[in-house]
Amino acid sequence: MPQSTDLPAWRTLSEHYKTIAPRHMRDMFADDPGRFDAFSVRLGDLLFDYSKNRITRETVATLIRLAEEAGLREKIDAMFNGERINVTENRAVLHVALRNRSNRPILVDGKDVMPEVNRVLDRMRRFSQSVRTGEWRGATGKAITDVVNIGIGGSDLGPKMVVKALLPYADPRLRAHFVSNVDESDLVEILRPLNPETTLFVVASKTFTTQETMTNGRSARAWLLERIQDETAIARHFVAISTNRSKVVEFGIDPLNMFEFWDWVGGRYSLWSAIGLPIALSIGMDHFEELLEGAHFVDEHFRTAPFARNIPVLMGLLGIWYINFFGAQSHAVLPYDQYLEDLPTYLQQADMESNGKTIDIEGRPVTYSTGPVIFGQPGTNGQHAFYQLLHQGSVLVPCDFLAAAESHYPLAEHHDILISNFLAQTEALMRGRTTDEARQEIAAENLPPDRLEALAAAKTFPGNKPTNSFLYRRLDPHTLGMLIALYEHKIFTQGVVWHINSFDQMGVELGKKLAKTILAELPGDAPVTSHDASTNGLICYLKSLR
Ligand SMILES: O=P(O)(O)OC[C@H]1O[C@](O)(CO)[C@@H](O)[C@@H]1O
Repeated sequence: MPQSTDLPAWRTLSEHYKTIAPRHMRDMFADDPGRFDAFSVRLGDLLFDYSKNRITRETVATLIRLAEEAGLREKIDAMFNGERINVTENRAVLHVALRNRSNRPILVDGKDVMPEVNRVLDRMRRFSQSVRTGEWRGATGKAITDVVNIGIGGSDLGPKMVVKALLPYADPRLRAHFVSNVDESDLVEILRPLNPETTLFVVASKTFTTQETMTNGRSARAWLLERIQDETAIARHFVAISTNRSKVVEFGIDPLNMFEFWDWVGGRYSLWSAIGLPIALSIGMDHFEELLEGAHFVDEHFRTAPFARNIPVLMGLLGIWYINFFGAQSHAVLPYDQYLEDLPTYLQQADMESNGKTIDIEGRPVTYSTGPVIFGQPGTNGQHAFYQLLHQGSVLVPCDFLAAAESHYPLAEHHDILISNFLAQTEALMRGRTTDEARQEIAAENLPPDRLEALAAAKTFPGNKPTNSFLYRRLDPHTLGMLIALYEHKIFTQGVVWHINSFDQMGVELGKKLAKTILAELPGDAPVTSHDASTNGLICYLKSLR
């Protein structure tokens, strides 16, 4: 397979870029009254408007050719058909099976995975119902009031983001908490107000070997046993979610209290599996299944819609346009929806752990940029923090804006103010403000000419900054499932065009390994000399402080 840069469409895009780079989106809108209709897609209630991008119809057509030449159609089919597309780990990639509400058989090595998927969903339903109704009792006979999920990365970020996003659907009698950091402050602060008799721990780890999760899990168990001095209490207060049964047993959790998933579920794609148990506990299994349905709806769209109307494909290709032709290195996710506060953090792992790679699928170093730095926070907060750089900084940051038409809790003018800011920001980023317009705005101030010119220059906004807008009716479980799946498939699309394996994460291993060596060196006063001078110096100084 040639490198992506050798594909004919890539070369065409390099030439095409030269004709687009000097053009301003203001003019593109002025020249083409059909721009919004041409560059927006409706999917259910969701509108994806990508007209505020530095593109023409020719750009989109050529980007689609690039996807075709990169074999995206075949790769989508390979994923949905259970082929082992995670080549370094020799695994299928089937988070789509977890939300396959059609129940169409999906085979891995000739075996349909759907019966197993449905069996675990049934177990999640029964368990979450029994906890939510109070039928499940703690060791001293009391109903559960607090669920503490102990996990990290994909075993934390997805459920945490979704639980927060769907708080309006949560049972207020059952509070969900998330402990991830091995820094004891995380666990200590969360446990401080909790009553062990009414607390349920969910230890979530695909591998059940992750240092942070195992350490937190052991400390949580000690906390419980210090207060309820009865080993049998573990069975009423600890459940495990994992692919690794023997490690769960070794940890001391009854396999009857284990919810399993499979090696074909990547950690950062696992919230749809038993890893979503805290979600089901919080919002109930019916709502959890609506989340799955939303994702399945997008899966079908991704699998079947022509690329020109395929939202995740377009999202991915637009990202490639900016990263590989305009030199963008970051991408902002800006939800004008407080419930999506954790979405940017969730997408940091989903995107950066998937596409932060420089070796292609055939083991060759890539000669082009790949995954961007993902960041963001809810509007309007971000406006008062980092938007200055988005508008007038020296780097190009493509942005996604997301908002619901309706609030869960309408309150005076709040929602309209929020939405007006969403719309104003995308308009301002696109239009900018010319120096002439800036001059006119300050003309009344009667400044001396040199001051006026300097101020007008400072108040000039170049504009021409690309944004995608996502508008939906309200953030319900179905819509949230759709949004997450759109981003998952965007990441997939980009990985295919970049010809990298989006489904391993070798880059996290070296640090883990070195930390083990250093951990053994930390006790005692003996000077450490086995590392570079900086690492030795830091270890020795740390020892001197203790
Ligand atoms: O679920 P586990 O096995 O504890 O892994 C947690 C996280 O650690 C990672 O492997 C990275 O260190 C992620 O990919 C994963 O989501």
